[in-house]
Amino acid sequence: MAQKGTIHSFFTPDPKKQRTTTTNQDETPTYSTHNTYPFPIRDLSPSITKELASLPARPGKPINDQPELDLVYFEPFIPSYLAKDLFRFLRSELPFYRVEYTVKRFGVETQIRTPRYTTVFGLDHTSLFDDDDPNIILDAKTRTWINTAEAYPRYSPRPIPQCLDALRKSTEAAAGCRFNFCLVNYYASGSDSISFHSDDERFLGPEPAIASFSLGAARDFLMKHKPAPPPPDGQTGPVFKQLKLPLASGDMILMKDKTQANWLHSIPKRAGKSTRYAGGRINITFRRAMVKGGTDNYYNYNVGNGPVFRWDDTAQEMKEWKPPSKDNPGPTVNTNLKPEQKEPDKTG
Ligand SMILES: O=C(O)CCC(=O)C(=O)O
Ligand SMILES: [Fe+2]
Repeated sequence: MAQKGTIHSFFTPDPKKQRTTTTNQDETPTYSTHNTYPFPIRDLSPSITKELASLPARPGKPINDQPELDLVYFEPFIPSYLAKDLFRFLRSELPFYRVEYTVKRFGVETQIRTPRYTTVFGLDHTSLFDDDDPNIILDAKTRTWINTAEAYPRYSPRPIPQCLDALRKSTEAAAGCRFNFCLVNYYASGSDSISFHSDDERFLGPEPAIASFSLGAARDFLMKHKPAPPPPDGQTGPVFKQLKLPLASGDMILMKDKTQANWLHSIPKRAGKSTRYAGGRINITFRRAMVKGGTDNYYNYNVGNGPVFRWDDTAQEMKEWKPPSKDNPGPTVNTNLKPEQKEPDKTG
């Protein structure tokens, strides 16, 4: 999937740094490409890829001192010099979306604008991308070609690009579980947030494991138990304490076993003047969707049908990204704009 490109190396050397992730300036960057990507997505350099494979930086600590709570907290998983570079790399290189959707509340259709940028890559357990041509999708059991337009009529699945797949592999080894989806949130400031929810959709199967990374600005991660049914007469029910984990760049929380079924989590807004929470934050979650409905759900709520946004380093903010045109030729790298279904070679 990697392809040679023409722009310069992303990382520039900083002589003050003791440890640096800078690679040889002569190293030609490579790109992950796919019919569904709005633009090629740059790969991590071989040296950073190798560093990711050697993580976690510290062993995880269990947090399981409350009923049905099962967390492993890696503080950090990615050391800070590497987390800083990875944050800047992913913010620049990934396509993002600001998804809008409608929900029915008290019988009234309400328009929701997701209060953060999102993006997603992956494919559920029933299907696979063909190793030789990831634009082709195979049935996971029979390894035969499936018609993507029929199997996934609303959104064409996108393979996890190399820059996130390297972290997925390292996370799988540390967590001892498999992931087929990678969701990324970008919180542009303390005004972006995610409200209390649990990732307990049926398409994840029972007791799903979810690995959740923080890069960039610090934010509080709150957890509270779901409302418990009232205890039988005369008995006292368990008392649950709310948790507040001040997540720093490079930290990872693995949520597992009964956690999603019983606990809610959120990243509340931090819109005050405090500089503690200032600046952008990236969250990456790795998950495992078991059925096709999971693929459709993830693309619907994290990609949608709106415009693509890309980080603008001059403006220091996300800007709507437009495909290159005659008037605006765009970058020199080859873009792959039209999502189209390719039929495999019948003889092959
Ligand atoms: O940003 C975070 O740390 C949490 C994100 C999250 O809960 C989600 O995407 O489901
Ligand atoms: Fe979540």
